[in-house]
Amino acid sequence: MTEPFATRIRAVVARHGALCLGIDPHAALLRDWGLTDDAAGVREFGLRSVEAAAGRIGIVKPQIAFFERHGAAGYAVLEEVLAAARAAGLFTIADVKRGDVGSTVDAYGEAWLTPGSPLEADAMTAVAYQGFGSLDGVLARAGTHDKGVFVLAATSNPESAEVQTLRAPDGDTIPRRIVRDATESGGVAGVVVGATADLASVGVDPAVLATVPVLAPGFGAQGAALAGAPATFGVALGAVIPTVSRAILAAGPDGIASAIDATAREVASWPR
Ligand SMILES: O=c1ccn([C@@H]2O[C@H](COP(=O)(O)O)[C@@H](O)[C@H]2O)c(=O)[nH]1
Repeated sequence: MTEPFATRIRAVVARHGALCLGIDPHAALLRDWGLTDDAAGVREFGLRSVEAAAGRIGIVKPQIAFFERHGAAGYAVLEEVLAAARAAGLFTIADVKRGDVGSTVDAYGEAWLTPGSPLEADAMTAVAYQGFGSLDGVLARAGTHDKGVFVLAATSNPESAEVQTLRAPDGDTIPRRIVRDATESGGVAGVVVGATADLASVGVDPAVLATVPVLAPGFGAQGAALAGAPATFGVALGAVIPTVSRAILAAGPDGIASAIDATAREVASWPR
């Protein structure tokens, strides 16, 4: 690797488009794909998803929970899926949402962001509930290896407003502070901002958001429309990496390639 994370991901987006395929082997999807709800089914699902993504888009995001459901066998499959994605030239984001005291988060970083680790990915998701500083070690590791960390800022779930719209005495919100801290990470941190979020009510300034990579879930199954992204993100749209799982995966093994193409076309039509 030769370039810092923010530069790398911008280059991937420039070359392959911004769409990220979420690889989420839900039990219901496995059934719809005619696969068994076990590690073998998840393996087939994951590898077919990688195969469909390769050459069509540049980024995939395996959701670790759906591999973890199957214990050690699920993790072995995840290693295989990550390796296959890397071999296919795809940029991989491990959606693990890790957070803890700094010394423990460092170990998460070792697992997900160290070159040669069995679970190596290009970026991981992390949670700053224990303070942005608790992520210092993982951010340093990411920087050393030109990898990245997407920190949850304004999440896509409806319950998020309970916490994410609270205001500190100075008027700041947690999402606003996390976005600011990410901008000060030297190009190593991106943020997660749901496409269902209202940037004004979570206190996020689109002009500041525009300066970091923004992973945006919430399209399709969670209700946000791709066509609504320009209004939601405003001047930050150029930094947005929309990640779509169920709305594409529901097309099944025979329809996934055309569903990726159709979704990627819609994203490419955004005025970025
Ligand atoms: O705020 C967040 C953070 C992460 N996610 C993850 O993204 C995908 C979304 O899946 P869809 O099927 O496209 O709804 C899933 O893996 C979530 O865990 C999120 O949705 N919201």
